Amino acid sequence: MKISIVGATGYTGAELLRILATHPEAEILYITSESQPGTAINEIYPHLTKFYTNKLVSMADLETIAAESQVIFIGLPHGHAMEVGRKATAINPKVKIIDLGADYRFKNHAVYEQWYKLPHTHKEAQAIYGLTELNRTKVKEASIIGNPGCYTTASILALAPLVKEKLIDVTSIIIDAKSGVSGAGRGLNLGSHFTEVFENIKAYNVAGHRHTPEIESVLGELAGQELIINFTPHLIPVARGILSTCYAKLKDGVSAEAVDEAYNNLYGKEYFIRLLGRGGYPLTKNTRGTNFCDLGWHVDKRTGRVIAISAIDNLVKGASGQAVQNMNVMFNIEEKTGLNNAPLYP
Ligand SMILES: NC(=O)C1=CN([C@@H]2O[C@H](COP(=O)(O)OP(=O)(O)OC[C@H]3O[C@@H](n4cnc5c(N)ncnc54)[C@H](OP(=O)(O)O)[C@@H]3O)[C@@H](O)[C@H]2O)C=CC1
Ligand SMILES: CC(=O)N[C@@H](CCC(=O)OP(=O)(O)O)C(=O)O
Repeated sequence: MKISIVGATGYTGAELLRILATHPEAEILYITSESQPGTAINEIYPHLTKFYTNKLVSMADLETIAAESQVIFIGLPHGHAMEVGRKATAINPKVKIIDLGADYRFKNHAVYEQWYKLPHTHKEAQAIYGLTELNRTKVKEASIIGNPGCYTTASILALAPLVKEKLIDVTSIIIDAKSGVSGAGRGLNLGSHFTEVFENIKAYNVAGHRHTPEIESVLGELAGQELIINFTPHLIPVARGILSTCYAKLKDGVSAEAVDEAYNNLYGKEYFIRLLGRGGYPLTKNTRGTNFCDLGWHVDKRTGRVIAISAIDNLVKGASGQAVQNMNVMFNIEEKTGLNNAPLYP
């Protein structure tokens, strides 16, 4: 598989390279950077030494990159990927695009434009939302994948069985999620300084985080009706990991056993979803460096609420791991290929 990565110097780009280093079908053709073209990737990321000596090229070489690649992963800030996708598919209509950012995640471009405050410039793209477990059949046929956000992957996976089986009042959903600092990317900013983050926990973008409409549109589609949610993200002092705690009111008469059944029905055969069952407590550490999503759920008879908890590694199942999972599905490669490592623990 001839693979290029546009935006390879970011955390998701580096994580793609780490995962693909042991993927038996992967051949890395081109990796790009606008700030450091000509530099070898292992100078920027010494942990990749012995795996790669590839030199970074600029996106100005897109003509060559698109013509020679079978798949291009894009790890750029939102707003930049749609231009790369538009140009690359014009150069080579056969090339598959997997964008790790938000540009291809929305069917309704007006929602993207409203939340991201940018005009969408590749509206004709037939992009597929790449939450693999929920969309595998469409991913298989896709040319362009909008890979889901990290918080959204964790939150949608936790809530999907309840919404799909119509067990909850979909107007009652509240999501409280926590992310490690790598979720903010490698760029420097005050909010992710060691002294600001260490021994600290903060909520941010309350009632306005851009993952809100992504979760709403995917869950709304599963529910067969429009819905709105409360989503509150928090920054916590770890490098990797997301824990998403999701609350919803159970409909009258829904038993705890019906909730168990909903999770088992949807995910019982899914390798990357590890069901810890009713009463289970997922830990971010148990998923570290892996493509697993650990899920546990609790039924609070006193309040009539169900509380679903999910844990993922934001850089793996929340980004680059799921992107490789989607690539495997698109190219008919066994889905676990390159992704079947055990977590690093403790
Ligand atoms: N970090 C995470 O956990 C997750 C991230 N994502 C999404 O994936 C994408 C990449 O994220 P991440 O790797 O964390 O980000 P980083 O900030 O770590 O890296 C960003 C990359 O984009 C390049 N870049 C930055 N600005 C520009 C620009 N103006 N023009 C062209 N290239 C630019 C940088 O390259 P250089 O400076 O070398 O030119 C770098 O390779 C984002 O859309 C992010 O939202 C999705 C899920 C999870
Ligand atoms: C900790 C942290 O800052 N996380 C990021 C989410 C990363 C992500 O998945 O963002 P995209 O939807 O842009 O791909 C944030 O809250 O903006």
